Amino acid sequence: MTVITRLADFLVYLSFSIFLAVSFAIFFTHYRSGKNKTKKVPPGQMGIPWIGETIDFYKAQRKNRLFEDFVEPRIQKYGKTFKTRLMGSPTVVVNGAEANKFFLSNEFKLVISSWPTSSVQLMGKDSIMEKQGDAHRCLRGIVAASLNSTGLDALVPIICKTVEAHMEKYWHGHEKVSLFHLTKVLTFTIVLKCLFGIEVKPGMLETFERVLEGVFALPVNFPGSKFSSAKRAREEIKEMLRDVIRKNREEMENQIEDEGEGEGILLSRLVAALIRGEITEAEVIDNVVLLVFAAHDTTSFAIAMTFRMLGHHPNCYSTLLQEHDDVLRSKRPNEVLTYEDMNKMKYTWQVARESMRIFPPIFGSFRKAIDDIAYDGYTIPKGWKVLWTTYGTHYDEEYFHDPLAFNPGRFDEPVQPYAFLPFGGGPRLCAGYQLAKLNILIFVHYVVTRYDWSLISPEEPITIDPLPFPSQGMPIKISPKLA
Ligand code: HEM
Repeated sequence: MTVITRLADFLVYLSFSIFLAVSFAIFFTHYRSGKNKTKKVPPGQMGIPWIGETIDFYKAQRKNRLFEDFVEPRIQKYGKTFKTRLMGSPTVVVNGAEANKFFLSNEFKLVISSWPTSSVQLMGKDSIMEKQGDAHRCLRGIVAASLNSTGLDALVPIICKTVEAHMEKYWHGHEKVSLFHLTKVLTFTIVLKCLFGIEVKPGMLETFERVLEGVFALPVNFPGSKFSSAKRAREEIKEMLRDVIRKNREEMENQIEDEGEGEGILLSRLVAALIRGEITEAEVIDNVVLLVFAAHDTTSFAIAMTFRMLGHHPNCYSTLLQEHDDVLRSKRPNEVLTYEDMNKMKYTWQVARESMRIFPPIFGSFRKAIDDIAYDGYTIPKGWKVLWTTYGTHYDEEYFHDPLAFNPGRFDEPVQPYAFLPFGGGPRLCAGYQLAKLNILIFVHYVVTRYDWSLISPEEPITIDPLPFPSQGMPIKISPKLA
C-alpha cells in the first residue's frame, strides 16, 4: 500500500469519525433538550444568552433593592417560584417558608451549597462552606463544640473585656464616632482574639477587607483587578496563619501528655483535630479565614441596624434601656456580665431580631440541584441553581403582619419555622449564631449603659458591596452618661 492510499484511508476514517461525533453530539443535544421540554420548568425569563438577567440583578443589588426591584416584580408576574439566568447559570428563585424548608433541609440530599468561583478561590476549597457529607459534619462538630453554651459561657467575660478595651480606645473622649466602622473593628477583634487567640496587628483588618472585596468579583487574575488584589491579600493571610498554626501545634504537642486537648478556643480545637489527623493544615487555614468573614461583616451590620431602629423608635429604646439598667443594678461596680445575664436581655434580642428581619445581613444564598427536583408542580433540572431568600418571607404579610412596620413585640409569639431566617436553616444553619447573639447583646449593653447617643444621619442609605452596609459608616453623636 502506497503512502497516498494510506493517507486516503486515514482521511476517510477521520471524516467518518468526525461525522459520527457530530451526529452523536446533535442527537445528544436534541435528546437532552427534548427531555427538558417534557419537564415543566418554572415560569420566568432567561434573558440574553449567558448573561441572562444578571445586569438587572446587580443593578437592584447595588441599590439594596434586590427584593423590591428584582424579586418582587417577578413574584407578581410568575408566582413565588420563578426561573431566571444569573452569572451564566439557569437559576430558580424560591420564596416562602415552605420553599425555605424544602431546600434548606434537603441540603446534601437534593441540593448542595453553590458559591461563585471567586468566593471558593478566596475562602478556600477546604472551608466548611465547600464541604459535603461527613467532611462537613466533622468540621461542623469542631466549630459547634467551641460555640455551644459551655464554650460561650467561657467567652462572655472575654468578650466583655474586649468591648471595654475597645471603648476605652475608640470611644473615650470622642463626641462623634462611626458606629459601623467601629463595630467592624470590634467584631474582627472578637473573632481573631477570642476565638483564635490571634492578636490583631495594624493593617490586618485592611488585608482581610481586601479579600472580601474580591469575593464576588469576576475571577480574572490580571494586575490591578479586584480579584488579583484579593488573591494577593489571601496569600498574605495564609502565610500569617500558617505561622500561627505551626506555633500553636508545637505548643500543644509539647503539652499534650499532661494537659490533653486545647484550651477551648476554636483554633486549639482545630489544631487538636489536625494533630489527631482528622483534618489537614489547609483545612485549618481555610476555615479560620471563612469564620472571620462569616462572623465579622454580618454581625457588625446587625449591630448597626439595631441602633438605627432604636434611633428611629424612642419608645422601644426606653423599654430596652430599662432592661439594661435592671441588669446593671443587679451587678457590683465593674463586675462583668455572665452568660446568665444574657437571658435577662429578652427584649434587646427581640429588637435585634426585628432589625435583622427588616435588614437581613444576608440576602439569601445559592444552592445547586444534584438531581432533577420536583417542586411546586415544576421540575428543577439537575445542575440548575436555586436561590432562597430571606426577604421572601421577612417581607410577606402571610408570615409577619404589617411586615414593613418595626415591631419587636411580634417576637413574643413563636414564629412559623423557616419564616424568619437571618441565620439560614437546615444542616447549614449559621454555626455562629449564638456567638453573634452574645456580641450584639454585650455591645448594646455597654453602649446604652455608658453613653447617650443619637443618629447623625437617620435616613442614611444602605448600599451593598458585596454585603450590605450603611453608606456613611453610620456616624453617631455620643456623650458619656453621668455616673
Ligand atoms: C448576625 C450575624 C450573622 C448572620 C446574619 C449570619 C448568617 C448566616 C447565614 C444566613 C448562613 C447560612 C448560609 C447558607 O445557607 O448558605 C450562615 C452560615 C454560617 N455562619 Fe453565620 N451569620 C452570622 C454570624 C456568624 C458568626 C459570628 C459566625 C462564627 C464565628 C458564623 C459562622 C458561620 C458558618 C461557619 C457558616 C457555615 C455553616 C455551614 O456551612 O455549615 N456566622 N451564617
